[in-house]
Parts: sequence; structure tokens; C-alpha cells
Amino acid sequence: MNQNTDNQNGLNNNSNSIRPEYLSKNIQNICCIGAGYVGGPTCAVIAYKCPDIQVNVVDLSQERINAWNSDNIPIYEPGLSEIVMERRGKNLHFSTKIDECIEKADIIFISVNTPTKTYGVGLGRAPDLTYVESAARTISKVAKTSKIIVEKSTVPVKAAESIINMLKSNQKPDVEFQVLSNPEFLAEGTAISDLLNPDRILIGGEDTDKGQWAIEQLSKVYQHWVDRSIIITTNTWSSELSKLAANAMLAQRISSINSISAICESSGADIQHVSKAIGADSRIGSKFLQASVGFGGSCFQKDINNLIYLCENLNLKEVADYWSQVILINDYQKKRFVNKIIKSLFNTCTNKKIAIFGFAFKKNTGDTRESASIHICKYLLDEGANLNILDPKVDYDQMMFELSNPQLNLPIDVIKNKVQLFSDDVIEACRNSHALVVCTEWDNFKSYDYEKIYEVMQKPAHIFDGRLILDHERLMSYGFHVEAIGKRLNHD
Ligand SMILES: NC(=O)C1=CN([C@@H]2O[C@H](COP(=O)(O)OP(=O)(O)OC[C@H]3O[C@@H](n4cnc5c(N)ncnc54)[C@H](O)[C@@H]3O)[C@@H](O)[C@H]2O)C=CC1
Ligand SMILES: O=C(O)[C@H]1O[C@H](OP(=O)(O)OP(=O)(O)OC[C@H]2O[C@@H](n3ccc(=O)[nH]c3=O)[C@H](O)[C@@H]2O)[C@H](O)[C@@H](O)[C@@H]1O
Repeated sequence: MNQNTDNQNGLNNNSNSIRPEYLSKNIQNICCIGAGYVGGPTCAVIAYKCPDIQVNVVDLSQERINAWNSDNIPIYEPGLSEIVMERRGKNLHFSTKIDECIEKADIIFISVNTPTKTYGVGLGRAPDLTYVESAARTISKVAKTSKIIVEKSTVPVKAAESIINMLKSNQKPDVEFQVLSNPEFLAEGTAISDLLNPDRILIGGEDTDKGQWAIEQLSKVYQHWVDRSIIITTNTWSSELSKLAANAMLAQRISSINSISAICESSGADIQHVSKAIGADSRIGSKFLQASVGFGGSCFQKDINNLIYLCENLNLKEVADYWSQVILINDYQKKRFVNKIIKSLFNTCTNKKIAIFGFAFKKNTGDTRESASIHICKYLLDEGANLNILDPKVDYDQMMFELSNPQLNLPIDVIKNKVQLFSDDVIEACRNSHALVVCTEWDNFKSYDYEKIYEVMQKPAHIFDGRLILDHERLMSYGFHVEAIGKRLNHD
């Protein structure tokens, strides 16, 4: 830890150099570095709710910025496009003019990616802070006036301390930076409603007058639409740790219910009945008890690994082992599901056609990062299957990008020859297939004409419901052999 710290969260406090007008003036201009799944929707909502504030979202990727400025914005989120179209060009702007927008801003959000490291120290565990560092260095190089810098990205505990040190590297005289932690809790697919009606806003800052002023300035932005009573303020370390802990605990609930789903399949209990019974206890609550083929998404695994790395560095081996289990059970669930498929298909998938319903990591998003579907597809391709993937929001390039990830070790000709993507033609996707595997819980999958689908499939026709969204009794009445996560179905 920095020996020169003089306050409770480790950030240097040089209160004499502060210029009061900088912290007391109204926030008129916000710059967000990173136009991704967090930066885009968050800033769209700020611009929508704060018409008096100019919001500039900047990114290194010209392609991404062009997409934000087009009719076909780069992220699918219910309600997002409408808000962007309403505010864009008025007080919401997307550009690659990073330096210019930093210079104009009173508050700068850092919303860049923080993936797990794929090299060097902390490989596979620690977050790669290259992008955060480069954003901080740009700010310190460019800023000619004082700024409030907000960590929106999910970062390791004590990242604010590192950011302040990077900012100092080129800091000009009379320029002061306050770094706040303001983690984002939105979930993809519901980003806009989560942003409009958050459970809470968390802001961590220095426990000094300047830190508290900065917290108040950011609070005032949120108070355009959020009640002060749900804005939680704390020190930066607690705020950073709360974000990692919240994601770890959400993922832990999914692994917990998925571990129970394995017991259900072996014992004859029904996971949906068990979830309902458990969730009825108000102390436990009913959310995040949906057994599935495993959690995906860019953050749960990354953030748990981040927490594990922290524990290892703090010599808390038992705690690290505890959280590792959440990931192990998630991997086990995906593998277990595929083994069930292979076993039901008479232990061979070679050249069998399998329709995969869903490639996104959850419904209502086109995001495929760490989707369980990718791993299901990989294991089935390893077994020699041909795959027809059906997803309403994933395009071919995105699917190819995921499946050709070197870590999956799938030869490119196998992917090209054995995988096809369909966006909506379910009958063609299922024609002559031996099995249909539900990996994502898209609502439209529930309303398909399964009697017709049964007709075009090879017999026996199998359905594997990895999301528990289908009417299993009805499917069996059409003649399907049905298997589902967390329950045994009667095939007599
Ligand atoms: N995706 C999600 O739902 C959530 C993500 N988070 C966290 O938010 C952070 C961002 O996540 P996403 O938005 O999903 O990432 P993303 O990958 O969609 O977007 C990040 C963007 O930052 C840009 N970028 C990187 N370095 C830059 C630089 N120096 N200057 C300008 N632009 C730069 C990239 O080009 C990219 O467009 C991560 O730390 C993540 O853990 C937190 C809550 C929800
Ligand atoms: O830091 C982040 O990135 C975000 O991570 C998650 O949001 P997200 O990953 O977008 O979506 P979730 O709804 O949490 O779903 C994650 C995965 O768990 C799966 N899941 C979710 C709930 C459930 O009961 N069962 C289940 O298998 C989903 O299908 C999905 O694959 C958290 O819910 C957000 O609060 C957080 O801000």
C-alpha cells in the first residue's frame, strides 16, 4: 500500500490546492470513455434524464462510433434505440474526439473493458487494466482543468489508488483530479429499465471534504431521476469490493441452484418445484433461482476471478477456494448437460444434425460473450455433430468470432462446414435434425409450432431444454423425447 496516504481509502489529500469553484459549479458536461454495453446505455439515460447536461461518449473504435451514429446502433437493448434517437445530436454525442471531449468535461466516466488477463502475472485471474490505464493516462495528458473521474468499469479493489497515481504522471499545475468509484449494476437485456429504476446507486470517494464534494456532484446528476435515499455513499475501497461481491453472490445463487438441479435429476425431484419452495422464503427471495445450462456473460466469471485473485493476494486461500467452486459448478453444469445430450443420442453425435436454440448468453441481447451456448456448441462439434444455430439477434460474424476463439481449439474448416446460422426460420433450422437444444431463454422459442417442428425432424426426435422454458408434457404428447435440466421426465 502507498505509504504516503493520509486518509482512510489511501488517496492522497492535498486540500490546499483545491479550487472551490471547480467542485461547486453545476455539472454541464460529461464525457464517457468507452462506448460499449455500459457506456452507451448509461450515457443515453443520463442524456435523456438531464437535458441540461451535454454528454459525449467517446471511443477508440471508429467503427463502433459510426454504428452509434447510424440507424442501426451497435447494441440491442429494449428501449435503447428510442432514447438514443431522441437525444442524439441534442445533448448526446458519439465521437472519437477523445481529447477534445475530455477537455470540455466536468465529469469523466471511465467505462472501458476490463477483461481477465490472458498473459503474464495473474493470467486467467486478474483483470487486465491496460484499457483503464490508457484512459487515465490520456486524461492526465489532456486535461487542462480539474475533473471528477468516475470508475464505471468494474475494477479490482484499490484501483482508484492506481488511477490517481497514473493521473498524477502528467498532471498540470492547478489541475486537480478527484477519483470516484461508481460501479454499474445494470443487467443486459434489461439495461434501460435497470438504469431508469435502479435498486441503488453506489458512489465511493475519498473521506475528505474534496472527496465528499465530488460525491455530491455526481449524486446531483443521478438526482435528476433517482431519489437521494437510494444513493449509497461510501469509501472507494468498499464501493469497488461491493461490485465484485454483488456479482459473485448473484453467480453463486445460480451455481447453488444448478448444483441442486443435478440432485433433482438423480433423485427424481423437480428443480422448478424446489426453486419455488426455496424462493418463497422471504429471507432467500425468488430471484436468480432459475436453473439453467450455466451462467454466461462477460462479467460473472471475470469478476469472480478478480475476487479470487484478490483473496490469493491477501493470503485468504480458503476464501479463494470457496469462490472458485462457483465457477467449477458452472463448468460442470455445461459439461453435464452435453453429456446428457450425447448419452440420449445413443452415445454418438457424429454427423447428426442438431438445432441449437440460442447463441446469446441470455434473452433480449445480442451479446455472446462467455455464453454457455458457445461451450455446448464446442463440445458437440468435438463429437462430430453438425449444428444449425438459431438466434434472433446474433449475426454470422459474431458467431464465427466466438467459435474460432483459439481457446476452443476448433479447426476453422470444421466451423465453416459444420455450422449454419438461422435468424428466424425455425422449420429450416430443425429440418432433418435429430435433436433440438435450448440454450437461451428467448421468449419466441416458447411459441413455436412444435407439432410442425416434430414432423420435419428425424425420429426419434429429441428436445433438450437447458432453460426450462418449454411445455414438456405437450412436447411429449407430440412424440418428442424430452430431457430438461433438473427434472426426470416420464417417457412412457
Ligand atoms: N456489460 C455489462 O452489462 C456490464 C459491464 N460492466 C463493466 O463495465 C466495463 C465495460 O464493459 P462493457 O461496456 O461491457 O465493455 P465493452 O467492451 O462493450 O466496451 C468497452 C469500450 O471501451 C473502448 N475502449 C477501450 N479502451 C479505450 C480507451 N483508452 N479510450 C477510448 N475507448 C476505449 C473499447 O473500444 C470498447 O468499445 C467492464 O469493466 C465491465 O466489467 C459493469 C456492469 C454491467
Ligand atoms: O457486472 C455486470 O456485467 C452485470 O452482471 C450481471 O448482469 P448480466 O450478466 O448482464 O445478466 P444476468 O441477468 O445477471 O445473467 C447472467 C447469466 O446468468 C444466467 N442466469 C440468470 C439468472 C438465473 O436465475 N439463472 C441463470 O442461469 C443468465 O441466463 C445469464 O447467462 C448482473 O446481474 C448485473 O447486476 C451486473 O451489473
